[in-house]
Formats: sequence, C-alpha cells, structure tokens
Amino acid sequence: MTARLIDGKQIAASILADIKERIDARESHGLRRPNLAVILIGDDPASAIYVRNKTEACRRVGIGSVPHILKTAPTEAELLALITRLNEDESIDGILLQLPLPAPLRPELFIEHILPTKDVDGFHPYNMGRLAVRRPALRPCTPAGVMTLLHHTGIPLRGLHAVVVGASNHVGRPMGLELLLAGCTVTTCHRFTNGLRGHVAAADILIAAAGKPHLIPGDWIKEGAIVIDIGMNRLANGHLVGDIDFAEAEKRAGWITPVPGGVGPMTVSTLLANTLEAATLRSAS
Ligand SMILES: Nc1nc(=O)c2c([nH]1)NC[C@@H]1CN(c3ccc(C(=O)N[C@@H](CCC(=O)O)C(=O)O)cc3)C=[N+]21
Repeated sequence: MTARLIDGKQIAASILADIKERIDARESHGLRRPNLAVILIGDDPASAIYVRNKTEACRRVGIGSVPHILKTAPTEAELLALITRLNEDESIDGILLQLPLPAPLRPELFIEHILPTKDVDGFHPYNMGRLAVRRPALRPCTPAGVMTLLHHTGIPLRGLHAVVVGASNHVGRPMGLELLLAGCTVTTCHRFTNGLRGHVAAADILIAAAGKPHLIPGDWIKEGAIVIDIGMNRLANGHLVGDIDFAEAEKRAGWITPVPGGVGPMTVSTLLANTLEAATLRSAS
C-alpha cells in the first residue's frame, strides 16, 4: 500500500479563502474587520519567522494584526500590564502571546491573564477545561487543525483507536481531548511510557507530537493507519522533518501528512478562524 497524502497546505488555503469571504460579508454589514494582537518577546529567529507567517496570513484574509514586538524582555509586571491593556481594548479581538518566552518569564502566568474570550490560542485553562467537559469554546489551534485534517479523510472516527505520542500542555493533551470528543479510544504516550512500539502498532490513528526527529520508525505503523505528524524538527542541514520516518511510514499507512505542508499550515488557519470566531462573539454581545 502507498498512503494517500493529506494535503494540509491546500486544506488550510481553502479555510483561509472561507475566512476571507466571511470577513468580507461582515464588512458589507458594516462590521469592522477582526483584529489580532501579536506579542513577540526577544530575538528568537524561529519565533520571528512564525510571527511573520501569521501576520502575512492575517493580511491575506483581512484580519488586522497589531504587533507588539519587545526586543528586550519586559518585567512580569510590564507584560501583565500590556495584556491588561489589550484585554480592555474593544478593538482587539484576539491576543497571541508567541511562545516560548525567554527565561525567567513564566508562560502560564501570562496565558492565565489573557481574557478567555480573547485567547485565540485556546491555551487558557478555561478554554482547555471547556474542551475537557465537551463544551469547546476557543480550541487549541494545532489539535483543532488536526481534527480538520482527520475529517477531510472522510473516515468515521468513532471507535477508532487513536494513539497520541507526546503529552505537552499545548499540543498532546488537548489532542487527546479532541479525539475523545470525536469518539475515539485514546492512548497518550509520553517520556515515561514503556513499550512505545506496541502502542504505536495498535493505532488506527497515530498522532506524533514529541518533537524528536525520526522517533517513530515507519515499520512500527499498523497497515492502513491514519498517520499525522505534528513534529517539526529543524535539522543541522536546514531540512524540516517530523517525528515519523516518512519514507517508510508512507509504504504502510493508509493516509499520511507530510512535513512541511501538513499540520503546520492548519495551525495558522485555525488561529485565524479562532480570531474571526472571537470577533463574531464580541459583535453579537
Ligand atoms: N502562542 C503560540 N501559538 C502557536 O501556535 C505557536 C507558538 N506560540 N510558538 C511556536 C509554535 C510553532 N507553530 C507553528 C505554526 C505554523 C507552522 C507552519 O506553518 N509550518 C509550515 C512551514 C514551516 C517552515 O518551513 O519553517 C509547514 O509545516 O508546512 C509551524 C509552526 C505555532 N506555534
């Protein structure tokens, strides 16, 4: 078998086109365009590139991006004050605090200070909790983007065994909650898991989110499985690779996402969808 490719780049592009249409329709009803505040701290080159991509995607769909680029790290009090100001600013619909933050800034302190209704990353414990109790509000972007990719295969997800490799706060954990909500039987593997290979081999849906290049050899994968690679590892030669050995996995999987061009673009399109949703909820209240 050769796997069918799940083209995240193309699916994300069609979502962006849909968002643009909805924003144009809002404007024809006299509603202002949504605005996303983006806070970038420090000089991490990868973060700068991500923020540039998000800004460019905003421009394409008609979302205003309001950058707050802080070259030198603020104090905790200063960053809290900036977030308070953005929380209170009626023209701001979404607040994105680009992670990682330079030490010693503690991300959870600031994430919990963002108004849940403006938390377009879906990282606030309120939004994570809403997902946990099956009443999702703003959903974490990467897991929600993965669910969109899974729905695009057309395969009913209920009852499938989904195995998530990685249990991070922002990706692995909410990924498990999304899959549970979709009716999958969910296993979450992490750094203390024994017998990773056995878990991987049992997966109808395999989701790799560990951030370790080639953690999962292709010959571990069950024949016909749906394989989603969230890993994004920049090698010394500049190449971007996932957590799964793609060349081998492709021979066994039924469906597979590439890296790049798989999950990454979906994270961005979901962020913009969340920003539009936050704006819509604001103008309705
Ligand atoms: N508050 C916050 N929210 C985030 O969502 C967030 C964050 N901080 N910090 C960093 C990570 C990483 N992340 C990516 C998003 C898109 C691509 C993406 O579009 N990747 C493309 C190309 C990547 C390339 O070529 O470098 C692809 O996979 O095809 C990658 C990575 C969002 N993050």
